[in-house]
Amino acid sequence: MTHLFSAKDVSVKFGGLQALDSLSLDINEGTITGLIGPNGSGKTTFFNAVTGLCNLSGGQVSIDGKEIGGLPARQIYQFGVTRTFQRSRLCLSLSVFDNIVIGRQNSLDLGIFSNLIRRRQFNQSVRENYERVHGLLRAFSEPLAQRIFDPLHRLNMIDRRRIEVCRALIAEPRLLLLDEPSAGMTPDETREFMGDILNVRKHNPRMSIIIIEHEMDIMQRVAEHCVVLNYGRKVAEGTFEAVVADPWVQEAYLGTS
Ligand SMILES: Nc1ncnc2c1ncn2[C@@H]1O[C@H](COP(=O)(O)OP(=O)(O)OP(=O)(O)O)[C@@H](O)[C@H]1O
Repeated sequence: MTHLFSAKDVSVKFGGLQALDSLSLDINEGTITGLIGPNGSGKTTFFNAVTGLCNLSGGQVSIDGKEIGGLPARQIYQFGVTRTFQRSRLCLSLSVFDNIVIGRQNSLDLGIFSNLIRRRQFNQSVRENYERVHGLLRAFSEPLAQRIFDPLHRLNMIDRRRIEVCRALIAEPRLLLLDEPSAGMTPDETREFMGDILNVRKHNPRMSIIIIEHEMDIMQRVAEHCVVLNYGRKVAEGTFEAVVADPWVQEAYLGTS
C-alpha cells in the first residue's frame, strides 16, 4: 500500500490546555481510518491542526512526503486535504449548486471583468462546473441531483450532509476528513449515509478518509483502522475489533468492562 499522510508528534495547546499531546498517525492511500475518543479528547482539534485552522505547538504533518504543518488553510487545501465540519457550514439561502461549487475555489475564475469580457470561456466553465456538481449529486442520489438549483434550506438533514461531502469532494481531495457526519441524523438516515460514504470510496479508490464518529456500529462498518484518543493522546490503535477489545477502551470509553 502507498503511504499518503503522516502526522508526527503533533501537539496543540490552548493556553494551559494541552489539547493534542505528541500525536502520531500514518495513513495509507485508499483507506478509511476511524478516530474515536470521548468528548474533548482532541479529535476535532486534530482535524483543525491538519487543515490549518489552528496553530501547532509542535510536530510535523505531511502529505505525499511534503510538509504542510503550519501552512495557511488555503494552501493545505491545495495539497488535496478537504473536510466537513461537525456543525454545518452551509449557506442555507444559496442553492445546492452554489454551496458545492464553492469547494472548487482553486479553479473558479472569480475575476469579474474577465468573466464579463470573455463570455465564451465563462459559459464553458459554468457548464463544466454544472456537470461536475450534477455528477457528484447523482453518485449520492438521483432525486437529489434533480434539486441542484433548490435553495439549501428546503433539504432535509441527510441531504444537507450529502451536500457538505460533495463540497469537500469537488476539489478531488487525496485526503477527506469527515467530522461526525452523522450528527443530527436519525439512526436510519445514519445507516443510509454510511452506505453513501462506502459508495464514495468505491468511486474514489485512491482517496483516503479519516472519520470522527461516536456511533460504534458505524465505525465497525466503515473503518478498516481505528485510532483512539484520550486527553489528546493516542491510547489505542488497530482494527475496530482489536481496539474495542482493549481493556482501557472498554472501561474508559465504551463503559462495558
Ligand atoms: N479554540 C479553542 N480554544 C480553547 N480550547 C479549545 C479550543 N478548541 C478546543 N478546545 C479544547 O480542546 C479540547 C479538545 O477539544 P476537541 O473539540 O478537539 O475535542 P473532541 O474530541 O473533538 O470533542 P467532541 O467529541 O465533543 O467534538 C477540549 O478540552 C476543548 O474544550
